[in-house]
Amino acid sequence: MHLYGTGQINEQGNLEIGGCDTVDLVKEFGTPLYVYDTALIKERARGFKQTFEKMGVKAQVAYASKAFSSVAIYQLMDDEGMSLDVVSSGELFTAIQAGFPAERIHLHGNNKSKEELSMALNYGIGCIVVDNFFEIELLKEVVNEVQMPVNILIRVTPGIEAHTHDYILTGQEDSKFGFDLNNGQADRALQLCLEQPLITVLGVHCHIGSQIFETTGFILAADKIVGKMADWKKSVGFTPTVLNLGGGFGIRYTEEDEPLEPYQYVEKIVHHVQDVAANNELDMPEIWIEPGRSLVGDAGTTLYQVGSTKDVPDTRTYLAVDGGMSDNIRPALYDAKYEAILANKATKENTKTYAIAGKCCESGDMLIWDLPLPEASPGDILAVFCTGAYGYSMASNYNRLTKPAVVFVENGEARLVVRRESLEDLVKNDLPYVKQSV
Ligand SMILES: Cc1ncc(COP(=O)(O)O)c(C=O)c1O
Ligand SMILES: N[C@@H](CCCC[NH3+])C(=O)O
Repeated sequence: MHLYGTGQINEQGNLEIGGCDTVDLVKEFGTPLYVYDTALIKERARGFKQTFEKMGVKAQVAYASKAFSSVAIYQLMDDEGMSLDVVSSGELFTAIQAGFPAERIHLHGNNKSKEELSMALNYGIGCIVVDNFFEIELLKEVVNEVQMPVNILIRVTPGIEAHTHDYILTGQEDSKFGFDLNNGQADRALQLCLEQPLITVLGVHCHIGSQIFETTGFILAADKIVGKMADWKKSVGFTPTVLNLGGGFGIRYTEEDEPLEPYQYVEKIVHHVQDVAANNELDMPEIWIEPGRSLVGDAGTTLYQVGSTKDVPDTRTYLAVDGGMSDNIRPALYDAKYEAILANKATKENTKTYAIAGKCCESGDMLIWDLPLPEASPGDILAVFCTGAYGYSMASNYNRLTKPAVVFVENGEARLVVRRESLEDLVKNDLPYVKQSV
């Protein structure tokens, strides 16, 4: 059994996270329940941030909040001195409601609306990551209408796509994001932005993929972008001062995953950029990164209650829980793998293998196909580990299931940070059918 962060098995044989017995958490908050180990989130945030500080490199570590967006997580990240990556007016609004300083927020998106751009400007956002030519036109209109300056990064596709362990040089053809670095698009984008007096180009952004366990891809991307920066210095006399290498730092979901520690990713990337910048006679740029999953992923555990079982003789035993693809779409969407235990029988020997099913009306609503567990009974608590990233944020109301509650646990205290949706919440935006008169 692999436990994460403050996770441990207590004297009652129950799983404890942040000093809170998960059996008690279920009694207090119900199931399904997302439980976040905030000490682990802070450790990760500090791992990234302090490494830059120790290395004396100017940096911003922006939490990619698509991984888990809520008022409380934004406040925690603010407290840790993080910056924030948002991709929609919804994430931006949540951040502002949370009191997150607008100057440390970066707005992403491949199809930002004019309203989203105006909203960002009006809030005084720190930076907009410009993605395409249509957006440059919209942004020009908006800055001229409101007569406000804006800082931007130009998002490029450096032609490197990271597929978990291997790196494939793809050229640009297959990405909906950013300007191609190799076919003149990025140069044209830079030119258009430099012509605008209210637009300040801070630098260049790229994001090569997610759940990456090595630094090779980041290093290849940095090489290409720093090379381009050197070209721009010569050709247009402009040197960007920010290099944003995106997110994608991997975490351990199962024993097959072997991620690096935050400091290892940062040290390797920084040393390499220092070398290539020096080789290209450029000043060291500020390094920005955008970790999402690696800040919150393994800090999150979902607690479910076990319900029905079904035996398919000589094949498998299905064990159903009171959630499923509505609170964790990743197994159905990506065939993602998870580990889990019975939180109230954590010291019992595993004698069975169960297929963990959700309660949605889909045969594909399976959370884990082959899970070794002790003999399970209705009312047992299943704890699925590593659900902190892209769990709650991708949750849906499929089959009109209500979205679970979220609690933060630390030092024996549990704090509710997102209320469980109620049945009333489900119908609050519905309007009645009114028969049309003929
Ligand atoms: C632009 C950008 N930045 C950061 C991230 C965060 O990625 P991860 O959660 O893998 O760290 C993503 C998502 O993949 C992204 O698209
Ligand atoms: N949602 C994905 C990753 C996409 C990251 C956003 N660009 C996941 O659950 O792994």
